[in-house]
Amino acid sequence: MSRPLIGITAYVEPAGWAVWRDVPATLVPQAYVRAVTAAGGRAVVLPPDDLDADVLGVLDGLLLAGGADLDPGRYGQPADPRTESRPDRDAGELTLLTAALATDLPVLGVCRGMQLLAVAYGGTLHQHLPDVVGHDGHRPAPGVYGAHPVRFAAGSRAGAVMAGVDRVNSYHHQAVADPGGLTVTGWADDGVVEAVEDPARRFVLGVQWHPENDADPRPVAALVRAAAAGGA
Ligand SMILES: NCCCC(=O)O
Repeated sequence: MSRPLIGITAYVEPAGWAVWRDVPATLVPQAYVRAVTAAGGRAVVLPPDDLDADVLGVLDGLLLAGGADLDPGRYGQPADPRTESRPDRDAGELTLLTAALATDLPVLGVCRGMQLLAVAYGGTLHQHLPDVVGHDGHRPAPGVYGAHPVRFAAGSRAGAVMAGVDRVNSYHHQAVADPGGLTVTGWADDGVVEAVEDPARRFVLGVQWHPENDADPRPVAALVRAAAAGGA
């Protein structure tokens, strides 16, 4: 196969370049693109306002990128005032993900992407994690990453992908509460869900940390391998 095409979900944000300021732009952090490219894939940016099942026909894999909170209405809860949702992404991404699961396309969810996976599988989220764990170590301050120990279930996909790794970065204030139909296969030392997967599918993996920011972004490389091999 030639380089597998990996669709990366994007968001619209005001951007600045040259003399221009606050111009709405479709944005994917370059770290995702770099991680896909370094693993031998070809990155395809997926604008949030133009997502439907048709685009999946040209893709070999789907990377659900991080970002803002999901609308809690998506998992049947009223919004906590500290929830920072951006519903403009939710509808299209859920449509795309549902179609990807129906065709067994390899999927990796990162941070928000993992939370989206859990909600798509019927799960729920903790809307403000410090209320649950009693500390803010998973997002110490705006723009400041934390890090913490992690462990993975023996025999799991996450465990195989992350073999030998016992610490991950962290930047989130929400987390998976109920994984729905997914299996939890990774935990932080305080019990926060760090990885979920669907063992019944070719490759469905969600990670709460940001592998795209690591020197060795193994989950992204695993997605590209699965996409290249038709899911192996
Ligand atoms: N909820 C969106 C992903 C990041 C966070 O939990 O803060």
